[in-house]
Amino acid sequence: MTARFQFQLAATDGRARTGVISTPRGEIRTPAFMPVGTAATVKAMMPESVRATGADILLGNTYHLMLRPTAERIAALGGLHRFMNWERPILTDSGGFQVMSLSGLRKLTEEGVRFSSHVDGSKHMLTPERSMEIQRLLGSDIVMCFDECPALPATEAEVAKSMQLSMRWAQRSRDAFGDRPGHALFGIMQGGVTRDLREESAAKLREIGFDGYAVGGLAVGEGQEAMFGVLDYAPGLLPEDKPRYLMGVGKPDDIVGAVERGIDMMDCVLPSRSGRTGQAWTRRGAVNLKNARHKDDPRPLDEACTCPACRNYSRAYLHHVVKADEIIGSMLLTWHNLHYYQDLMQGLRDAIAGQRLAGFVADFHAMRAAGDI
Ligand SMILES: CO[C@@H]1O[C@H](CNc2nc3cc4c(=O)[nH]c(N)nc4cc3[nH]2)[C@H]2OC(C)(C)O[C@@H]12
Ligand SMILES: [Zn+2]
Repeated sequence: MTARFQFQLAATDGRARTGVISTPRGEIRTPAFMPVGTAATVKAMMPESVRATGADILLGNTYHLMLRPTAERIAALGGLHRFMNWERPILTDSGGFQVMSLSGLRKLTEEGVRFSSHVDGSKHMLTPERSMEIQRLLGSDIVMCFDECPALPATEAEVAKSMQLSMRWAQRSRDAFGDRPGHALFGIMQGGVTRDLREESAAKLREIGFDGYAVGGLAVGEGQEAMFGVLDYAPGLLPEDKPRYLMGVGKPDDIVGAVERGIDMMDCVLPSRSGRTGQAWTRRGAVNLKNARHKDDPRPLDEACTCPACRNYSRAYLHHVVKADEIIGSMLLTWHNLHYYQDLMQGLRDAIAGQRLAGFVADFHAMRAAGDI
């Protein structure tokens, strides 16, 4: 077990890469998908079940945990890993994005963001320094810089101003993080969909120097075409020997396209959130278990899937428990969706290692076009 954080590239295929991130709490196989465990739980899943789906790392959120139960309480109880019974790596987002997307009344200044809690309306302040302190109290293995993700629509001038603030906050995050062997600090590239702003942001982050680099400011409603347009050049602006993390992505076809373009890590609420609404993601496309067509269907959701939902239950049963809003419906569909996402990542890793990514991607799209799901 290494006491350090290091990224070892194993193979490439075109711009895609596969490798391993070694951390004191275990290894992360890349390309990696991180299930989202916002409030110290991956909703509807026991931690051992999350591990059984194939996840090496999960995501936590500074914003939610600082409000409830507070970072100080989690630290006093032994840190986030002990608190939620997940001893493998955890990456925590830094809070700024969630403030902008979730909190009420907020005031943005050079210092940071003042906001009121969406939980109880209490007043809070997040700064780069406070975000670093919270993520240290949580004990997360991969810490994200405190940044600002501009809401769309935004003019290029607004995106530039926001990106430059985020770069000043990146320096403050780096300074406040200090020297923490075995823990990593990731910078976050901003710049919207404007190439020269993305280039300015990447240059600044490389000058400061980080253990990994995220592409932020995407998956905020710009659409897949615009997102891929940025990913056609943005990952290449980042150091080749460090992990590249695309935040908040995404649907299965977003993930495949991002890996083809050189992304190593992703996270998204989609598989877990949609599992709770009766939506299953399969290799043949999306299946809505609320649809009456499943009422008498004795077949499994996907006969090729080895997850508990597909091994032990029929579509008719899944339809029944989803329609009846039974808790097991969320459990089984969340498990299946996370299992499918991890199967997709394993397929991508194997294809890159075998120099056959183009064929894998062609089969991926052909399966979804075939219909009959
Ligand atoms: C499909 O899920 C919806 O889309 C959002 C995911 N998209 C996303 N883009 C992100 C960008 C950043 C960023 O620039 N910086 C930091 N620090 N974190 C970020 C986190 C991000 N997540 C989810 O967020 C909501 C809840 C709005 O809907 C979900
Ligand atoms: Zn399954």
